[in-house]
Amino acid sequence: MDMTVTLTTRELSELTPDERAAFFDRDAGVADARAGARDILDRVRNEGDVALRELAREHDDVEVGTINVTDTAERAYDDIDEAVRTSLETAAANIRAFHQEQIPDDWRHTYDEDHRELGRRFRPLDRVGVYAPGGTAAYPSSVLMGVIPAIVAGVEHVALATPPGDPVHPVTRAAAHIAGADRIYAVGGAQAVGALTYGTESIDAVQKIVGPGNRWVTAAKAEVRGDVDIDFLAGPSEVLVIADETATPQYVAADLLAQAEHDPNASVVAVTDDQKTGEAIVKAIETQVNARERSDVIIEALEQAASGVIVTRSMSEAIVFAEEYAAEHLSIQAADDEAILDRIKNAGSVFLGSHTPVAAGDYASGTNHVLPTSGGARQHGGLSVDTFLRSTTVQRIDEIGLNRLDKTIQTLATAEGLEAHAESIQVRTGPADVKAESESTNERGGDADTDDNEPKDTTDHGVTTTESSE
Ligand SMILES: NC(=O)c1ccc[n+]([C@@H]2O[C@H](COP(=O)([O-])OP(=O)(O)OC[C@H]3O[C@@H](n4cnc5c(N)ncnc54)[C@H](O)[C@@H]3O)[C@@H](O)[C@H]2O)c1
Ligand SMILES: N[C@H](CO)Cc1c[nH]c[nH+]1
Ligand SMILES: [Zn+2]
Repeated sequence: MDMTVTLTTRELSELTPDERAAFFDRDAGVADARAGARDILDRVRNEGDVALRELAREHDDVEVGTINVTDTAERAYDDIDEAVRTSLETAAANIRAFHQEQIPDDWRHTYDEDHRELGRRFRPLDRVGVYAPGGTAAYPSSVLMGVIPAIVAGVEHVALATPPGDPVHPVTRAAAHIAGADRIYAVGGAQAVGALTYGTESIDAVQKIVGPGNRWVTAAKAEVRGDVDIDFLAGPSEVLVIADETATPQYVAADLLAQAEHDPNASVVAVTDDQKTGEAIVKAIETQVNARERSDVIIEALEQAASGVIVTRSMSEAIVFAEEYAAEHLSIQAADDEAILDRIKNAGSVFLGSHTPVAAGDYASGTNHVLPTSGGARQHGGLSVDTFLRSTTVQRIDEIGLNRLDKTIQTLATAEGLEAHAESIQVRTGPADVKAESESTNERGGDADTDDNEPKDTTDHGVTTTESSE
């Protein structure tokens, strides 16, 4: 039976403050899932595998046998449909190529005529956990998006957790084999986040958990933040399309319905400066929605307070709305797309033009689809190679370089009342009456001359121009 969707365009200028807040402060039901997620995390922490099996029974309706299903991945790869295998491999190659360009080089630069050398080096984390969803749909694409950047970064142990299914979906296991995960655990939801954080008999704890999920997975990631590192909150999907009168309403509608089918808590918005385009988008949604297999989920998502077709008085107003919304996916289907992009800072991933559907990035163009939701794009980008690296600074200073910084360091250490810091310099540079001098400098409010039998700080207190070695 066809379901109806009650949708009309809404004028931005006529939204009440509460209606505006529903768009900008959206949380997709995550706050309400926090207490339930906390209970699940406690059970996993206290009871390990026993809790994982009980929770699979309660929330996935599955009797889990072996939790670690790693040794079934290669067989799944061999057995899946050939076209699916080829498509996974094409997508994996594109994702790998895009992420390989993100590997940063270690660097050293010299300063102070080569007397001070500073640098930065990048090393991968040792053990990470990737969550790939698998509740109401299978997500082998999320396996590729989470595992491949970790492998490209050089992470040695990459564990994958995904709902048990009955068994774990074979395409998901095949994707794990292609991407290079070295462990696959049949555990989903908040319990997967708990197991990767605290460890159980079957699951080793990791240093960092990444990946998307529904509101329980997202709530659990928010809860464990103090105990393990996470990427960011990548909850129920979102898209915001900026459309002008040149947009094709059927394309805009199709992009909204695609993201809406992920989750009843998904948020999908079109914002346009053209009333007629807005009305045509609403009509296209109504026409398309009942033809979609997951129309029930789509309709619930369309009815979220953070979803809708919004008409603005100008393109500037539409851009300001999009900035404040900070969507996971921002699609710009307008004549001046690059000019609009220039005015956007807050978006997880941007799709320019009518022939760049969000689904291209979801699967196969090569960019990452694990992206911040609920306004997280105001602070974060999406998953990348950087997510799996730690950076360390390195320095070497020679005797002349230290003498040049001597006065600056000792003066600042003295100003902070940290005498041992000053002494750790002076023990190397020899007594220079720096304290007495700096005190008299402070009193006079000017620079004191230094006793220059060694090259002291003659160069603006050690702040000199860079001589890059690159
Ligand atoms: N932001 C992103 O980057 C991104 C990317 C891909 C997918 N997603 C999102 O991932 C989600 C996938 O959702 P899904 O549900 O299909 O899979 P999922 O794996 O995220 O969630 C399934 C798990 O939820 C748990 N669960 C279900 N009902 C529960 C309840 N009442 N209480 C406690 N736990 C419960 C179960 O343990 C189950 O294993 C969607 O919201 C989709 O939009 C987001
Ligand atoms: N749109 C999702 C990110 O919000 C990613 C995805 C996976 N499969 C299909 N789509
Ligand atoms: Zn999608």
